[in-house]
This record gives sequence, structure tokens and C-alpha cells, in this order.
Amino acid sequence: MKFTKMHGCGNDYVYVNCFKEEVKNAGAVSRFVSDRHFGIGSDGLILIKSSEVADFKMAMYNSDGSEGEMCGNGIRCVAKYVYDYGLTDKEQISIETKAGIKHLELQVNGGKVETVTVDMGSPITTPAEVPVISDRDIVLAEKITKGGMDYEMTCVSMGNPHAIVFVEDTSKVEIEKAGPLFENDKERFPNRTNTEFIQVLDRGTINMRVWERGAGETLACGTGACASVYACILNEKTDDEVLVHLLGGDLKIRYDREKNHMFMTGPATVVFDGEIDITGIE
Ligand SMILES: N[C@H](CCC[C@H](N)C(=O)O)C(=O)O
Repeated sequence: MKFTKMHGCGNDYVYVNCFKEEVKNAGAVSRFVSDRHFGIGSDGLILIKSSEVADFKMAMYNSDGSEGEMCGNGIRCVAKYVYDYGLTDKEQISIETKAGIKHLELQVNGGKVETVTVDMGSPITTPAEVPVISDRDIVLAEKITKGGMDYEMTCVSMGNPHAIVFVEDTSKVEIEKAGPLFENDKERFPNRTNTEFIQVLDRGTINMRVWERGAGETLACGTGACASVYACILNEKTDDEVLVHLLGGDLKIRYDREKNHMFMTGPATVVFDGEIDITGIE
């Protein structure tokens, strides 16, 4: 199977052009290629496919083989792939995902995509004044205790679930301990959850670390950055445009009140092209 290794702010995936390759058992292939010792090494697998309703279709799988509804860093890299590898010459494209059709603007320099702006759609919430616990889409600043630590949590969905917790200092979070406690709290999150730990630096800047559903700590999470900025806005901690500092780089997030849409701008990088034998796995 031919692939291209790419990353967005260090959130790295194995990308497969399914116009040319066939991947039958994507979950198992994701587990295999993601292994950083026996495979290629990545946070998961992303398939680039044709779509009946958009220019392209993206299917994303976490390193544990579970399928995510959407991937912010991944969709920027899909946009870079389809432009740089000649599948399109359009600088505005649409990509079908399990979280709906997303619209992207490519910033091209010297014939290659450098950064991408994604309309990430509306943060999925229930009426904020009625923090409905049942569907967990959004609960404002709920006090929650995990592993003996008290947290202030807001839940926002970007098509995939996010639990955002506000902390004094992200560098002090024992994420290997705290992350799984949120991820696997099936009573609150029947489909598990991504968890973002947020330190507000000022009204336009936050630090973020993330424990991703199905992947563990990653260096960045695009949907998580959007969900986190929206949680900051709801809790009146930031303005509508926020620079998010992640372990792997920075993302610019903007909330458009008129449209009630989150916009994300960030880089996309090709690392290398390769080929791997998936006989017996696919
Ligand atoms: N782990 C996520 C999918 C990847 C999201 C993240 N890598 C991003 O950039 O948005 C989930 O299961 O919902």
C-alpha cells in the first residue's frame, strides 16, 4: 500500500489515496501502521476518497482503530495532499466527513499549500442555560472530580466529543493519569471523549494539551482547539479570536458569531512518501 506521511502541528497521520489504493479493514490497518515500533508510526490513518456530495471525502481512524467523525489537523493535510499531488487545482475545496461537509481555503505559495483555513462548522451545543447532562454536548463549567483532582469542565462537540477542563498550568497536568479517566467515563461519554486541558494566558491566547479519544496524548488536535476556544468564550475567558499554543505548534481559531461557525487556520506538512505491505491485515 502506497502512503504519504503528513502532520498538522505534529499530529501525524498516514494518508492513503484511495483513488489508487484499496484499504478493506481500515481499523486494523490503522492499528498496524500507527505502531511506532512495528509499523510506520502515527496517530492514525486517513483515507482520501471520492465523494458524491463534495470534492473529496475524508475517513479518519485513530491509532486504536476507532473511527473519528472529524479531524481538524487531518483535513488540512488532506487539502494539501489533493492540491500538491495534482488531484485538484482549486484553492477552495469541500470535503465530506462524518461530521458533515467542510469548506476549506488553501493558502498556496510556490505551487504548494502552506496553510489552510477550515470552516469547522457550528460547535454543537444544547441551550447553554440548560446544561443538559444526558447528551453531554455541552455543560458549562461543571465541577468534576477525577483521580482525586477537582476540575472545571465544559463539554462541546465539533461533531466529535470534547471535554474541556481549565487548569492553572498545563505543564503540570499528569495527562497519562487524568486523560484516560475522562476518555473512558462511559456514563458521561457513551462514545468516550477527547479531553483538552486549557490554561488561559490572556483574552487572545491559551495553552492546550490534549488526551485524544483512541490515540492518547497527541501534539495537537484541531477539533479540540475549536471546542476549547468555544468553551473559553462561553465561560467568558477569552475574546472570539484566539491563538492556541499546542505542544506541536500554533493554531489560529476564530469564532464567527454571525454564522455561529468556528474557523481554524494552520499548517500542513508532508514528511515522506512510502510503501508498506499490508497483506493479511487489509
Ligand atoms: N481522536 C479524535 C479524532 C482526531 C481528532 C484530532 N486529531 C483533530 O485534529 O481534530 C476522535 O476520536 O474524535
